[in-house]
Amino acid sequence: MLEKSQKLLERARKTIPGGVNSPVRAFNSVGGTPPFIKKAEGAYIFDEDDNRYIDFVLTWGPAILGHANPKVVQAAQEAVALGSSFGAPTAREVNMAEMIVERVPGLDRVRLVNSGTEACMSAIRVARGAKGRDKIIKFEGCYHGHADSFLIAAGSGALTLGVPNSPGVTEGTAKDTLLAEFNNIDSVRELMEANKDEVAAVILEPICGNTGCIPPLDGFLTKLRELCDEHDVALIIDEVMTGFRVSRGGAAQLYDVQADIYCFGKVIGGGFPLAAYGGTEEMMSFVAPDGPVYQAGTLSGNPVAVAAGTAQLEQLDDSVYEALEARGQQLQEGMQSIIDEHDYPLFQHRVGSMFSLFFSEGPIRDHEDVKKCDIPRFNKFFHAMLDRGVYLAPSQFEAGFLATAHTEAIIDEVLEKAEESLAEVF
Ligand SMILES: Cc1ncc(COP(=O)(O)O)c(C=O)c1O
Ligand SMILES: N[C@H](C=O)CCC(=O)O
Repeated sequence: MLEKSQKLLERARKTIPGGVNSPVRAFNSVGGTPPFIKKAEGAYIFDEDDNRYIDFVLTWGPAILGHANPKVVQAAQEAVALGSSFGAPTAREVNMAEMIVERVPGLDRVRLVNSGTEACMSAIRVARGAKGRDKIIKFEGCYHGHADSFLIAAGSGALTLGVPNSPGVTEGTAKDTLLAEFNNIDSVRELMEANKDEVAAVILEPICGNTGCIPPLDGFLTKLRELCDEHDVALIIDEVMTGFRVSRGGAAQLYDVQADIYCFGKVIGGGFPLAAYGGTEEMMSFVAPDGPVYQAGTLSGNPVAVAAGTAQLEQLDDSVYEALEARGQQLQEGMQSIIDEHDYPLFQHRVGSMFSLFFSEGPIRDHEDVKKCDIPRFNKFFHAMLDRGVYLAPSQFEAGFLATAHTEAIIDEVLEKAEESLAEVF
């Protein structure tokens, strides 16, 4: 029953485009009414009609410990009582910068911003300023937020809604974004050779998460690093989704590759609007006020967001990643048994606590493979799970996330519901 959500949606549509403040929330692809959420706790979210859902969206990744983690809540409450923003430097920001730099390989300095979009937008500006070149290479299906340069063959909601190249992005901007194929190193080499001395940066999601979860093929990231060095191009690893999620030092640590510039978001904010970009001493020396590349923000390094994010990061020790891996394995192996037993044409990818179930026999190596999935059947499965109280990302082109709050018993329950739902849709 979604009576209150339905009424809210009707009201919302009158004053908010599509009734939502980010397109992926609208359920346009899967259809139906999005539950309007009134509270969340641990692995659960609760809607206005008091339905409870086991949540695998986790506010699109940030809630790695589950919702309303007590230490995160306490830190935010204590911080806000001291003032919600100062527009001046704080000790908390210094602590957070030190925590981030200590964890991520090859990261010397970091600048806090408010969203992943801002982080990625700033990262390419720094790379362009540092290299004195205009072009960037991005991968089809990767999403780096909604800055103009990235809305070219973009993933996430842009792909789900069928507008990967958004109107409103000028031709002048679009021509400087070159497109490569994820997991195809030759496609990058060809672009670099055809645009010699013109490419400032390659930006990618090290594990694609915005066209479903797709890991890099063996050696892909290492070869990309080598190619960037060969052509004096900055490698920007967008860890907004993967950072502090797939390992303590993110995907860079997991795959043993170093970026010139990193982008972070989601997990570092503990559910608050906080993100960051950072890189080597050399790259970050270009950032104002040390250098000429301008980037600023009234609320950057907001004390409440930083307090919450710090409280979350402080809890992310090795035991957390071990627990997440154990839950991930349980989910993946359980699903695979169901798939094998019924011979369903389904394919899974998982890296730690990021996962996707593709309605395809696979293999899935890039977003062209995902586009061939049986989307209508995915949509039915999504609703079958929602009806049973399991909240998955409302698109085949999005990854799922696990939190430490997903217990063994919860995963067992989800597997039972998945088996019933699959029987309903096949
Ligand atoms: C990999 C990646 N980069 C950048 C972004 C943009 O972040 P935000 O939505 O905080 O602007 C997202 C998510 O939206 C993302 O998943
Ligand atoms: N896939 C996006 C981020 O990772 C979803 C978040 C959004 O755009 O609202």
